[in-house]
Amino acid sequence: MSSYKILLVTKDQRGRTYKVFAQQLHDYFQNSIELLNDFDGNYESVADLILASSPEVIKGRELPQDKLVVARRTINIKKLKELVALPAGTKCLVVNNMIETARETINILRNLGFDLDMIPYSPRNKRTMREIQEIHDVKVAITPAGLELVPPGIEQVIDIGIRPIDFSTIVEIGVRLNLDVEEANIYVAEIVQLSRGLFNTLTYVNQLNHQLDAILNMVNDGIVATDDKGHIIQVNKAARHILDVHLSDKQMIGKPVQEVFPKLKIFDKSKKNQENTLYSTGGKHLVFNKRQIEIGQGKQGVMTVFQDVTKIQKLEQDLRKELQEKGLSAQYSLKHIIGKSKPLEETIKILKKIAKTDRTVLIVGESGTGKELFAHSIHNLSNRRNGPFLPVNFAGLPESLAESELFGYEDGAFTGAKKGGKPGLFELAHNGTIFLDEIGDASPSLQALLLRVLQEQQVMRVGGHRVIPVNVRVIAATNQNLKEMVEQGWFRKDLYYRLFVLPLRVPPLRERKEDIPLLIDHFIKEYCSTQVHLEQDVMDKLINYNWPGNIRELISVVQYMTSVMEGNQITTNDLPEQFKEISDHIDFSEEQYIQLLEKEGDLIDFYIVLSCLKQAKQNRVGVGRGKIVHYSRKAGFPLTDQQVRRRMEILRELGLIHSGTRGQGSRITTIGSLILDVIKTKLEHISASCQT
Ligand SMILES: Nc1ncnc2c1ncn2[C@@H]1O[C@H](COP(=O)(O)OP(=O)(O)OP(=O)(O)O)[C@@H](O)[C@H]1O
Repeated sequence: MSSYKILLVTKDQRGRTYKVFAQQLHDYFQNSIELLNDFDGNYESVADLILASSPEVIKGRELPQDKLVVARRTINIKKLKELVALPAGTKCLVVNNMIETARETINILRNLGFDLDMIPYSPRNKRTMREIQEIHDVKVAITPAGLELVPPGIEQVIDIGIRPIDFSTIVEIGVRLNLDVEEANIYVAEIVQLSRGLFNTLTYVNQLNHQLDAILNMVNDGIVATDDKGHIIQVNKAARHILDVHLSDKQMIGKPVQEVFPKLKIFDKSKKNQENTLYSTGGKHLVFNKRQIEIGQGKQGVMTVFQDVTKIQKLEQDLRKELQEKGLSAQYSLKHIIGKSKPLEETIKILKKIAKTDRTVLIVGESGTGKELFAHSIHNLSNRRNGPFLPVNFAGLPESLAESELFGYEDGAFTGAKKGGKPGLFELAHNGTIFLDEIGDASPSLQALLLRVLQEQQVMRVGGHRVIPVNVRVIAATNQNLKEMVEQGWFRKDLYYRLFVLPLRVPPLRERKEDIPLLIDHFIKEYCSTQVHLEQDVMDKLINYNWPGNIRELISVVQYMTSVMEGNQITTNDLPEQFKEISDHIDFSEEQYIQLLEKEGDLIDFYIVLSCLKQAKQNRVGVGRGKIVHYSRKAGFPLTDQQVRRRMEILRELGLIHSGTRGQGSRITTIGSLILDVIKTKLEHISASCQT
C-alpha cells in the first residue's frame, strides 16, 4: 500500500514544533503516511493533506482548502504532574511568544479543569502599569516550551512542553485520508495512565482526609476551621458536642460560620488571633484559642480551638470552697494592701513578678509591715492560687510540737498520737504554698529538717519509714536580720541560701509616710460605722511619728483613738501614750521603773525579756520575739508570743529597749541594762527571802 503524503507546515520547519508533530503523526499512522517538509520544496500540489500547526503559519498563503487541516492543539498529558500540584487559585503567568497562543493555552488548561488564576503573557505585548504591577507579584509561570520568554523574578517555572496535536485533529486526518487510527490507543493509554495517577493521588488525599478526620474527632477540644471567606472547612465531633449542634457535615461545610453559629462570638471575624480567652454562653464556659492559618497562596483561614471548662471551673470552685472551709486558703490579695506610696508601689511591682515564678520567696521587713499580707497576695497571684495556702508561725510554735505539725506522724508514733496518723502541714500544702512566718525563730533542729524538705521536696512523717513527695512552694518571712544571724551562728547558712532566692523587702511605714493618712482613713472606716473627723493636728502627729510597730501599731492606735474619742471627733487628747513626750519617763528613779513594771506584769517576765536582749547585745545581734519565746522556755519561765509582744511594748515605752528600723530586731538600751541589774537584785532578794 502506498503511503499518503502529508505536508506539515509549522513556523520553523527545523524547529521543535515540527519535530513533535512529526513524531506524533508517525506514532498514530505509522507507515501509512509520508511527511513532506515545506522547507524542502513546493509540495502543496503533491500533498494529499496539508497540516498547519496554527492559522498564523499559513497567513497570506493560498492553499487548497480541501486539503487543509489547521491543527487544534492540546497539552502534553505527561507534563501535567507539576500543574496538578499547584493549589487551586494560584496566580500564574501563561507565557508564549504570542498573546493569542497564551490565551489558547489558558483555555485548554481551563477546559482540562485547572482552577488557576492565569494571566496571559507575551514579551511582545505592551502592558499597562497596572498589569506590570500585577505580573510583578506573580511567583509561578507556565509555558509551552517558551522558557526564554519568561520574565525574570519568577520563582517557579513549569514547562508544559510543545503543545501536541489535539486528538480530534488526528481523527480528522484519519477520516480525510481514510486511515484507521489504530494507534489511538497510545493516546488512550496515556489518559488511562494519567487517570490512574490522579486516582492514586485522589485515593491518597482521601485517605489523608479520613485520617485527619479521625484524628480531629479523637481530640477532646472542639475544632472549627474556616477559609478566607469565613466558610466552614472542618468541624470535629467535640466541637458539635461542646456547641450542642446537631447538623450534618453537609449542612455546615462550605457555609458561612456565622450563619451556622449565629450567636457565638468566638467566631467573630474581626478578631483573628486570640489566646486562652474565656467566653461564656448558655451556662457554659469555654476557653478558646484562635489562629490564622495559611491555606493556599496568600489565602488565610482561621482555626478556632476550644475547650469546655465549665466542669473544671466548677471543680476549682468546689476545691477553693473546700480549702476556704478548712481554713487552708489565702484570704488576702493585692486589693487588701492599702497604700499608694512609691516604695509600696515598687514593692508590689516586684511582688507581681515574683508571683509568676514558682521559686522560694523570702519576705523581709520589720514587724507589722504586712509581710503576711504580701505572702497571701503572692500565692493568690501565682499559678498555685487554687491550691492550699498554709501559714506556719515559728514564733508561736513550741519545738516539741513543731516537727509533727510540719511533717505529720504515723499511727502510734508517740503516746497521744492520733489513730491513723496525721498529715503534716507540708503534706497539706501539696500543690500549694506554705508560708513559714518568723523563720528566724526556727530552732536548729527544725532548720535542719526544713533544709531537707527544701532540697528533696519530700517529707517523712514522724515514726514513718516512707518518703512522701510534696510539691510545695515556700514563702518565708522574717523581721530579723537573717544574714547577721548566719554570721553569728544562730541560723544555718545553707538554709539561708535556700531561702534567699527571691527576696522581697517590705518597707517600714516611716519610709512611706504618704500611706499613713490612707491607712488611718481605711481603719477608721473599718472600726466606725459613722463619719469620724480627725483633727489636722492629730494627723500631723501621726505622720511625724516613726511607727516602730508599723501597721500593726497603727491599727492599735486607730482602735485606741476611736474608742476614747468624744462624739465623732478625734483630737490630740485621744492620742495614745507613745505620742506623749518620752522625756516624761526619763527622770524616773530606779524604784519608779520597778514600780511601773510591777504594775504591768510579773518582774520575772521583764527580766527574761531583758536578759535575752542583753545576751544578744553581747553577741552583737538583734533579737525578735520568737527568739525571746524560745529563750523563755529554756529558762523555765515560758512566755507566749503575745505575752512577749506586750512586755516588749511596755519596755519600749519606758525606753528600756529599742526596736530596730530595718528588721534587726530589738536591742536593750543603757537604762535597760541598768534596770535589768536592779530587777536581778530584786528577784534574788525575793528568792532568798522565800528560802529562809
Ligand atoms: N498595706 C496594708 N494595708 C492594709 N493593712 C495592712 C497593710 N499592711 C499590713 N496590714 C495589716 O497590718 C497587720 C500586720 O500585718 P502582718 O501581720 O502581715 O505583719 P508582719 O509583717 O507579718 O508582722 P510580723 O513580722 O510581726 O509577723 C495585719 O492586720 C495586716 O492586715
